[in-house]
Amino acid sequence: MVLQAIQYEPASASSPPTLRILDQLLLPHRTAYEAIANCEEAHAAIKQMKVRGAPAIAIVAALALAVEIGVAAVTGKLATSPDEVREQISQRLDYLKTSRPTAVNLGDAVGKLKIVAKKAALQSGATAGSVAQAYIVAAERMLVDDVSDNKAIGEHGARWIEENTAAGRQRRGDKTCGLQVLTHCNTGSLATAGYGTALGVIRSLKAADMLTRAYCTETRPYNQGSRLTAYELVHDEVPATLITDSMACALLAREGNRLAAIVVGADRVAANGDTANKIGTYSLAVLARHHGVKFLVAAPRTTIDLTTASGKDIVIEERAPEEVTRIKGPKVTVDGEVQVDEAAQVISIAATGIDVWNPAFDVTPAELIDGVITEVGVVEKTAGKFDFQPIFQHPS
Ligand SMILES: CSC[C@H]1O[C@H](OP(=O)(O)O)[C@H](O)[C@@H]1O
Repeated sequence: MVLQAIQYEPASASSPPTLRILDQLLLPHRTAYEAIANCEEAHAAIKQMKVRGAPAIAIVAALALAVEIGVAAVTGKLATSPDEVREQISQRLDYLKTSRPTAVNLGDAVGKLKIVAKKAALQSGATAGSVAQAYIVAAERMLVDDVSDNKAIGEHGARWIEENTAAGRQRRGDKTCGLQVLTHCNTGSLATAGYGTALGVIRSLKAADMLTRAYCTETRPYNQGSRLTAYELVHDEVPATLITDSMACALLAREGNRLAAIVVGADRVAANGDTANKIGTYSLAVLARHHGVKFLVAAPRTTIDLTTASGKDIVIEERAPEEVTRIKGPKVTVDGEVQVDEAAQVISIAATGIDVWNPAFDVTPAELIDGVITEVGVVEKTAGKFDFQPIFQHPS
C-alpha cells in the first residue's frame, strides 16, 4: 500500500479536479480518505489536523482552491474578467492561510500563487479561464516538486551523516558497525506529498544500507510519532524503536556515539536559523548538544523564512486543552486485538479542572543546530551564524 496523505486527480475533458486527504486522526488503525471540495473543507481539515505537516498543509490548501476554481470553470460560475478571478484567488488564499499560523510553507505558497495569478491576469489576451488555468497548473506543480525536493533532502542528509559523524564513517567502512538516528514527530509521507523530510533522510540512509536502527518519539499530545512515524517505519520495514518523549535522555545516555544524529523537520526556519518545530524539539537539541550528538533540521527551502529575523518573531500555535487531557483510539479486546470497527474511544487522562498549556511547537536556537538539510544541500554555520542567501541563488 502506498502511504499517501494527499490524493489529487487533475481535471479531465469532462470533469473537474478532485482532492482527497487521508484522515490522519484515524491512523494508524483506520485508513479513511475524505473528499475536499472547497476552501472551507480544506481549512477545517487543516485546523482539525486531519491533514498536517508543513508541506502537506500548503499543498492541500493550494489544491483545494484548484478544485474550487476547476468546478467553477466547468459549471460556468467562474468570474468573467481575468482581474476578478485574480482577486477571488487572492481572497481565497488569504482565507486558507488563517487555518494554522506557525508553518511558513502555507504562507510561502500563498505569496507565490498570488504572483502566478497576478502575472497571468496581466498577460496580453488574458481571460478568466487563462488565469484560472495558470493557478491550477502552479498548484498541481507543488505536488510534484515536493516529492523531488524530499528525495534530494534525503540524499543530502544521508551523505552528510555518513561523512560528518563517527558512526557514519564507521558504518561506511564496516557494515558490522551500527548507525542509528532519532527523529521526532512525523515528517514522512504523511506530512508531505511523499517520501518526507527528516523521515526522508532515514529512508535514504536505509536505501544506502547505512542505517541499523531508527528511534522515534511518541510526540505527545497528538502522537505523530507513535501513530504516524511508527506506522511509516513499520510499513517501510525500517528497524525502528518507539520511545516516549521522556525516554530520549536515557536513550542518548545508553547509545552514546552509536546514535549518529537527531534529525527533525521544521515548520519555520527563521533567517538566523532559529527553528520552530513540533513541541519537544528544543529539548532534544539541548540533549544532543550535551551528549555530543549531531542535531539536524531537514526542510525544503519553502520552510526557510528570510522575512522572519529570529525565533522570537515566530507565532507559536496553541491548541485546545482537550488534546492534552484526552486520548482517542479504538477499543482493544482482552486478547489485545484492536477493534478498529469500534467507534473511537475518548478517554480522559487528566484531572478535571486542571489548567492546560498546549503549544504545538517550540523554537530551537540556531546555536544548537549543526546543519539545515535542504533539497540543494546542507547549510552549516559559518563563524557561528547561518547564511541562507546562497541557497536561494541556487539554480534549481
Ligand atoms: C515535514 S512536516 C514539518 C513539521 O510539521 C509537523 O507539525 P504538525 O504535525 O503539527 O503539522 C511537525 O512539526 C513536523 O516536524
